[in-house]
Amino acid sequence: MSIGVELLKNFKYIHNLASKISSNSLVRTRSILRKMATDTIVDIQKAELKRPSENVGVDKPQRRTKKIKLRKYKAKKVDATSPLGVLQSEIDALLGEHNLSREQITNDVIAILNDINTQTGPIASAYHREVSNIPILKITANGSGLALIDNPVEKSKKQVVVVPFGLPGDITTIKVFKTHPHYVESDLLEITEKSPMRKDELIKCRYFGKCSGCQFQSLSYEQQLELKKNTVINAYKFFAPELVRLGVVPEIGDTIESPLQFNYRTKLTPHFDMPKKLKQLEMRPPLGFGQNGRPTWRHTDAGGQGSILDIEECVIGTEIINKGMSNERKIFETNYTKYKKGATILLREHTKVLDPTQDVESQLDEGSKDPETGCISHLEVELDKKLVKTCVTNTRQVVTEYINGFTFQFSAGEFFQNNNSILPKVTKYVCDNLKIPGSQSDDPHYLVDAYCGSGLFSITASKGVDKVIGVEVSADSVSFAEKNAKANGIKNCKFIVGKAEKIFASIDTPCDRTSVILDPPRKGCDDVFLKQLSDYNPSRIVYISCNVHSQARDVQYFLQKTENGKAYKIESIRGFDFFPQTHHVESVCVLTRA
Ligand SMILES: C[S@@+](CC[C@H](N)C(=O)[O-])C[C@H]1O[C@@H](n2cnc3c(N)ncnc32)[C@H](O)[C@@H]1O
Repeated sequence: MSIGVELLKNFKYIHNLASKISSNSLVRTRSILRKMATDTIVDIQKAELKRPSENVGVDKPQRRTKKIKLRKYKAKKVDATSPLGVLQSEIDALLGEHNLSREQITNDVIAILNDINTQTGPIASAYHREVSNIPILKITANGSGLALIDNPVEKSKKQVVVVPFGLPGDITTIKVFKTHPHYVESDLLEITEKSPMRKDELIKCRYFGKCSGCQFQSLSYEQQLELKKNTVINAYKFFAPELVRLGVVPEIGDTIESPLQFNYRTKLTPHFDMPKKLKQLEMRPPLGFGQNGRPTWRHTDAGGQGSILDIEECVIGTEIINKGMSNERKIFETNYTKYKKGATILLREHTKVLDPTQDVESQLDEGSKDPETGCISHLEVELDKKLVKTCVTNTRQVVTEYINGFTFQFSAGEFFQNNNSILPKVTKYVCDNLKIPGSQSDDPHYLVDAYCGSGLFSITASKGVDKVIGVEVSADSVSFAEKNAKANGIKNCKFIVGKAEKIFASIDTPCDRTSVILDPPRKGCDDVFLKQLSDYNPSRIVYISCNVHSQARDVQYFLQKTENGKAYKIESIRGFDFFPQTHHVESVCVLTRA
């Protein structure tokens, strides 16, 4: 019989023995036996590691023995600029500050995986425990606290713990509930001493502290902007270290604030899950947003305890979006049995200019209806024109937004920026930074808008330039970009459907007179595009990004790894706060060719 099988038998025997001991007086004996069981499973694992090519239990048996296979930990591949990849960089930075190596914080995940029960077995129970007096040391780009705690099994080691809603300076009680090789996840149970940053009186939402949507409601707005600036600084440290070392990354600018800090989000997507094994829902499931673990620090029952919280109101959603949410929830009360699987409900704000001579109801487009009255819910707004807002729920319906005097239409389900209060500032900033230094007003100037969507930047930057050419992979967005240019009386914009690099086959404008806008999705630009951009060698580049980490990586690649990249200088980098109360930051980096 193999060592593995023998050890595993020992483990089960000792563990069973430990479970049978229930009297209080024997608690210590039980814990000793449990410790023995734990040590045994560690031995099993070591035995397995020493014999990598053999399966435990495959030795020729004298008699039939049950084949026992140890479970192996399979690490998922993560993109370095994804939230999990960024966390690794943040953990390494924390270790550097505390003189710790990765080895000193590595967790024995294989032992947990092979525990008698991965939730309640002795090893899992040793790891997944409550700990008190834990000071939060840092805050991650994802808005969670980071702390160091003792490893419960290997006493010489530490663990890095992620504590959602924890702020640097908080002293906390946490419950560790999941172990990864280099960190553990935890729930914030209690804050025993508050961080000086913490201003819980600012919290407006009763779901805050549980809902995964917001992380920053307990911070002043100035503090939120400061943290976002720090995220931009760290992103360049982690993903453009060579540029930082060479001193070519300028001082990061202050984060530009959003005019609205609540009630700004023009799109929300509440959702619900279908419990496994059910063919039809027997009770209305929670409809709302995901819960971030099972925290109790605010001791609130709001939204329930499921992985999806039942949410009635979202304080960052606009008023009409909240009205739409209320309508759709009432409808869901009666029609949830019709769903065969979980679903997401789209809520998207739509704005229409009213003809003041006609009655409002007759001018309303399709939108979310109040089930009690059967009428389309709407909100009249008086700006320079009389406007009406409705909430669209059909992904294919056309939605309208007005920005800086321009009209934009797009399919409700397609991409469009979600905070229209900040768009006048952003579009002006982009426009101002596209100008070629030293050029006269009558010098020709051309724009390329890569990843142009339905034409937001092409159209808002089109005045005063000779020609704009936009490229976008979504044919639907391109057809709206063309319609939007026409509706705004703009004749100098041309749009093409395709991957961003396709633009280089169509550009006929002189590179010295051309500025390029980049606004890629979270994953950033690919090397093929960046190489071709460098070959084209434009005069200026304004790179807008919702993931500053992939932006920093791309900027370093462009400057250091492409043919003409070295000729560029980073002129400025700063964040824009598209999503107050959350950890998100949009970053704008301006590059100019020397
Ligand atoms: C962040 S959005 C920006 C859209 C637009 N600039 C705006 O602000 O409304 C990114 C856009 O890139 C498009 N996209 C994604 N991958 C692309 C690719 N490889 N080439 C061109 N466009 C792409 C998406 O469809 C999306 O519209």
